Amino acid sequence: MSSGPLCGLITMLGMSKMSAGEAFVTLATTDPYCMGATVVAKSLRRHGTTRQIVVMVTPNISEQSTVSLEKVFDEVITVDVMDSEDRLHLALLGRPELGTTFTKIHCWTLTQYSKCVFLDADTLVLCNVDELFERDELSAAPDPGWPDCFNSGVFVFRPSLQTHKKLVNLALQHGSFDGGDQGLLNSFFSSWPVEDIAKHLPFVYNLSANSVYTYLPAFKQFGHNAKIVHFLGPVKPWSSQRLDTMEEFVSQWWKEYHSHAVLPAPMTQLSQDWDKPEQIQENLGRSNSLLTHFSPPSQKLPSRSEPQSHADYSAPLVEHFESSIRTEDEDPHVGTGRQEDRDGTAETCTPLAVDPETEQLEHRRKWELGQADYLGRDAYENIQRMLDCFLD
Ligand SMILES: O=c1ccn([C@@H]2O[C@H](COP(=O)(O)OP(=O)(O)O[C@H]3O[C@H](CO)[C@@H](O)[C@H](O)[C@H]3O)[C@@H](O)[C@H]2O)c(=O)[nH]1
Ligand SMILES: [Mn+2]
Repeated sequence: MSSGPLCGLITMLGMSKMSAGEAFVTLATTDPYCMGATVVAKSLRRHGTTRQIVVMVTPNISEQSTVSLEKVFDEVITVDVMDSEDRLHLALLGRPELGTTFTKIHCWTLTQYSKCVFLDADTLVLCNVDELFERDELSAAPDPGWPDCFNSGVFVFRPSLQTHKKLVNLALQHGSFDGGDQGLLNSFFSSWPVEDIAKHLPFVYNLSANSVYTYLPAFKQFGHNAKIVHFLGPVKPWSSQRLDTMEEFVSQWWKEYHSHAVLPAPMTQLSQDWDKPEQIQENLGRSNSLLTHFSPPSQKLPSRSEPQSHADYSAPLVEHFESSIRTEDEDPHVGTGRQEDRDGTAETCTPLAVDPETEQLEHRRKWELGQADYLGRDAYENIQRMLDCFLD
């Protein structure tokens, strides 16, 4: 993204009023995870981050993925694969594929930055979260499974070769109690649960699907404040199996995946659509409204934006999505599907990337099955409004 003299100059100009030494960092060691990383970058840009956006990749990823990443990231940095090869603990965790997440700890080698926020490639940013840089190492949100451990999908850290070396040594000597980076990092930053409450990020910075299952009333109460969604667990938005929770977020993920990247702040001068602060602000303001459309987890109906086969990720599958999803991408304002009423006050949300007819049929079927969307479309206020219109 920052290649070429013009981009370099623009980036430098922009940096005078930004924090040059801070970056969001993610990781992708396979092509499917590159899809996730792309969404991390695009969603950060959409919400106007002033920080650099960096991805660490391993040498095995395809040329095509590298080219795609270069379009949306400021830096694509190749690192070596680091694998815990801890089959026993990973089997206990039920996630044999997570050994390579040890590669994540290479983020401490990015010493060109003074402070960073790591985001897993399976996260989706819903609003500007630059305030995370006000926190210190190691700040993270509790893990929903064991809240005395932090979840390593979102964390604030300070790059340091010394810390990196200590982490590698700990990994070599003791491994990780869960076979992945999260166990290792929790052993290293072991005072996290008791030491400093400022290092406990609010849960809305790392909202995971299984929390919706386990504590739906809390989600109803606080979910509209969500800032970062984490598709934690073996099923990802880009994989073929269905995610039964957070259907709207999965749609949002696909929408972001297919959208055109929003240019970084200083480069918006080059863009017709994104050059006015109020337009950016308008888009920022739209993000959280999506949550009002969350549907409870009992729904099992097929979603257009997900594959129905049980085959794993494959190129043809992606092609299928690309052709099946309506491309409203040309318009940067469609990101959240919000509609405006007659006096210009935005008041309702519509799910993303779903054509109205299909959506209406699905809605009707769900309603008839007793699966009303009480938090969104079928909320009391909306029904009241419809009745009022009808009676008028
Ligand atoms: O084959 C892989 C697997 C993982 N990753 C990266 O590592 C991250 C973690 O893997 P993920 O599948 O997202 O793990 P989670 O389902 O989120 O599981 C939990 O457990 C992992 C292992 O400890 C931690 O890394 C996670 O942060 C934690 O949320 C991903 O987001 C990617 O950035 C890859 O690049 N390639
Ligand atoms: Mn994750």
